[in-house]
Amino acid sequence: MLTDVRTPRDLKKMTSAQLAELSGEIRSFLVESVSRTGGHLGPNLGVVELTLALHRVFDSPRDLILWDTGHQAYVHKLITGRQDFSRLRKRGGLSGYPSRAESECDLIENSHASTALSYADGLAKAFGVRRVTDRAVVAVVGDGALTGGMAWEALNNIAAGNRPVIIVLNDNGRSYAPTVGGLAEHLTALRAGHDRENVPRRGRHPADGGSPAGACANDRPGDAGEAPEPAAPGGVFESLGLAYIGPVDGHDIAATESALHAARALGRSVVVHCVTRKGRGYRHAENDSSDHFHGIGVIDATTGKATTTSMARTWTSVFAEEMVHLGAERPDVVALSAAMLAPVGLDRFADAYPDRVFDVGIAEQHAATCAAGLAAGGLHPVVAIYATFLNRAFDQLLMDVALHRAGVTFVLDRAGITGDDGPSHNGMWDMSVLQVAPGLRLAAPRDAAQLRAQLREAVRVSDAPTVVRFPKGGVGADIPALERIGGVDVLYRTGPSGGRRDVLLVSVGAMAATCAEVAGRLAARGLGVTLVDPRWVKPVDRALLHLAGWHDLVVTVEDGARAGGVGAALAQALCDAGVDVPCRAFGVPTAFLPVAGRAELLEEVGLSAPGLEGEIRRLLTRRPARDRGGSDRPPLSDRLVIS
Ligand SMILES: Cc1ncc(C[n+]2csc(CCOP(=O)(O)OP(=O)(O)O)c2C)c(N)n1
Ligand SMILES: CC(=O)[C@@H](O)[C@H](O)COP(=O)(O)O
Ligand SMILES: [Mg+2]
Repeated sequence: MLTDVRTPRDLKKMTSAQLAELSGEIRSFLVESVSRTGGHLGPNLGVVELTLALHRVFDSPRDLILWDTGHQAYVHKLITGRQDFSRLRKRGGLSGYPSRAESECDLIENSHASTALSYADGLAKAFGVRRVTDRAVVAVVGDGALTGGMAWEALNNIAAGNRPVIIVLNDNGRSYAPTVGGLAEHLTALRAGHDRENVPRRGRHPADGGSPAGACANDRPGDAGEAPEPAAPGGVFESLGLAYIGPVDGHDIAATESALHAARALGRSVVVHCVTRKGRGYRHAENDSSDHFHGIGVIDATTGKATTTSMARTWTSVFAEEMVHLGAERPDVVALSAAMLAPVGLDRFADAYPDRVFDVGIAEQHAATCAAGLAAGGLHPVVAIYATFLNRAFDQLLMDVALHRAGVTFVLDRAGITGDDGPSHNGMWDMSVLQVAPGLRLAAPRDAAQLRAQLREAVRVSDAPTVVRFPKGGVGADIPALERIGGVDVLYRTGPSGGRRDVLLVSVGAMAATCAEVAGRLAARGLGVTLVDPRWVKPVDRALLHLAGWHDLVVTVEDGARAGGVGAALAQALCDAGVDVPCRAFGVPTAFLPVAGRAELLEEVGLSAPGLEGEIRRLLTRRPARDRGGSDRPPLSDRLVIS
């Protein structure tokens, strides 16, 4: 049946029996395909019936169906003409998120959560201004995404707007883990309100085997606390002025369709509260206690087990381990996560110090300013988030942390190119945007030993924000230093000692392994190379300025935006110091990168060893003739002040 579905219109003539059969086929397809490619299996298994109901009631693309975060749009793709999932999240294959290039049924490509309601408010307003009255605006938002502040900014406006927005709340009680906070409790009460007779003792969300009438998603199993008072029907949503329909069993197509038809007929903004189960229909996902297979790698579909159990250390695991040690030594160190405790490696710290870890929900802005509060309260907070998600908390970092000289440490995992999660997931902007934060210190460790060391150095700073950033995935062998000059580690040098050398190769963070290979290649061609790792890339270390004066060319290599990045800051510092040496920064271009693997993209943007070697040799052939034997030390202004 699935292959016969070419467009959503093909759904409209199906009987309920056919729809049930189609749901089963889709689930089998998702399990078989996503277990081969990896991807967001759990979230998509949870929206099979909901998606079919949406596309039977509304006419996409005429009616707009928006997916918040977008990781749960696989079923939407299957029924809008995209059924080749063989290269999901790979170059040339389907993106793991909606993509306008793939279909006119897609709109939001940004995988950052909590944005769909703002898009919907804007679209509704636009239809109002243009007097468009025959196109529905529908936004699907998860309970997790609803913990994001932007969602409430949008709700505030939608409630006051005069054009209807249909908000489909996909409430599976989880982000990765059970969704936290007052909202999760409120949604439980709303679910409980659905069935007043047997409001359950504080049990678990249906996703975790609790009763369907609704139980507290984030209770520990067996917690026999007081049953939540059922909320007034509609709860906070009706209090805001929105209509409320539900809670509805989001796995019952007929019931969901009926709720959606009612919502459409209302002619005003409404929340349709659908209760679903992440991982529904695949027992390994449903029974998975950590995240219900939120995002998986390649697994054996029969056993649900990963097919490759790589024992290699990951950057995240090194951070996780060091945090536990720090927690023992520093009782003032606390940790914050934005609904990603395990993915960022704070789960072990949470197990060891449950009272010193705070999951704030998908709320990075709140995390940053809450951390400023924690610092003002005498603690040293470590905010662990993915680098790309720091973008939305930049003002809080700048004004609530840096302006107040608060000792907050931001640990940015997935920094640099991540690749398969698409353009909005690359952690490529942090080292550029953070350059303008006065007093902020930015570390980019090159290996596990430096991650441990620099994390410790960071949490020792109590009067300024510190940032430690590292990429996704495995971390290689430690790269020892020959010596340390100032704060700069010299990793490799060849060519005449005491005299000028051809190139100072400044490696930023995890690019050290690549740069070591480049240095070796250049040396093999008889070029004089000094390879250094500045460790703390902001502020610029004065030792770099001294070293630069002894080389014909300064090259910086960073897995981050080239524009305004570390290389740009170094070039500016050299210029300010009157050190006249040609500079070249290699980094990620100012572009949204296509979906592809990290290694593929690094090569494509010129950050692979062969590419770098070729470019550096080309630059050296263009250098002006110099007095190569002179021992003239470069003038170095002693007026140099580095912010
Ligand atoms: C701003 C932001 N922070 C964190 C994430 C990482 N993330 C992706 S999906 C997800 C959980 C989303 O939960 P929910 O909205 O309930 O959707 P579900 O997966 O349950 O369908 C998170 C935290 C993100 N995409 N955007
Ligand atoms: C949708 C989202 O933001 C996350 O689930 C992301 O896909 C996780 O990426 P990692 O696989 O790098 O943890
Ligand atoms: Mg959820």
